[in-house]
Amino acid sequence: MPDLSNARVGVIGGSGLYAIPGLDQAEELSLDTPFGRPSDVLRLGTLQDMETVFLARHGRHHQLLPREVPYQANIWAMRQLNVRWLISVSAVGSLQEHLRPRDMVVPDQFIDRTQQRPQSFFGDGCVAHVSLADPFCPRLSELLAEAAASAMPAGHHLHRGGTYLCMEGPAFSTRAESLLYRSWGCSVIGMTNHTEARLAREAELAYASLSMVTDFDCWHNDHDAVSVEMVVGNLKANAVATEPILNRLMLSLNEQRPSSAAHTALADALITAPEHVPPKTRERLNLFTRSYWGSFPQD
Ligand SMILES: CSC[C@H]1O[C@H](OP(=O)(O)O)[C@H](O)[C@@H]1O
Ligand SMILES: Nc1ncnc2[nH]cnc12
Repeated sequence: MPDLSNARVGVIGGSGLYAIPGLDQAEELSLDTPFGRPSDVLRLGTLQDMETVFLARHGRHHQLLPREVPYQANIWAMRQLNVRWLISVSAVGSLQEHLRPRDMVVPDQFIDRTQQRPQSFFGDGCVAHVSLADPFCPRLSELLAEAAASAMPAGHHLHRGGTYLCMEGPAFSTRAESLLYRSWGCSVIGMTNHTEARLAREAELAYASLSMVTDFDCWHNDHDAVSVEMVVGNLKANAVATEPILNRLMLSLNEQRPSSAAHTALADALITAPEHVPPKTRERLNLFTRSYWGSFPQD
């Protein structure tokens, strides 16, 4: 198990969350990575004494489509900054009657319908197959749900568990698709979290999502089909609720620093023997593989 005593928490803010006002003494870091530049600068500061790194997923002015988000660079940068717990704050549509706009969901499963995303950090002569059976870290999700339940303002409701359908976008779903996803038992729909969670697992980061419901997508007879206006209106209310929840979460994370199966996800996932990995690939993956294979090039 890695040493978590100095590990940081990462927060990736999605639609509507472009900064955390209370991030004390935030320092801005402009990083380059072997996988390109992250979505924006990374803001490094403390929340409740917990070292926290914030990144706006779509850029602070929301300039990146879901498929244009540099997911690999974002996750690599987080890991480089010793982030080992990663929280996504995201806007989602509801696929179930009981999940209402302004409710919050901490999902525990995914169905992936994306087509144009990076699948992996691996390839180019290095093969790894991580487990995604439980794509969200159960312990981190539990702490996030506890924080949300105790710190969310009145008028919001929390739902633990549920399946996040990750679609390609950027257009919202057709009604037939929305009804299909409902028939599959999905809870919420968004365009980002699966890609991020899959890469976070390969980077050995524990991942959890605070999914904030902004609309009923387009399946509900009594509600208009989702529009950006609807999403943004509900997001503003939801974004205000985020900071007290994150503050509460940081208190428990700082106290518990929970280990996660995700922190050793590569232990039994790497197939290619290091001596058969091309040097360029080995160097690019060094951040993730060095605890198993030693540093490359050697220090
Ligand atoms: C602005 S509505 C669609 C957009 O919002 C969600 O983004 P994020 O997950 O980053 O909060 C959804 O996934 C879409 O990208
Ligand atoms: N209905 C919806 N579909 C996909 N992504 C969303 N983000 C917020 N609402 C959404």
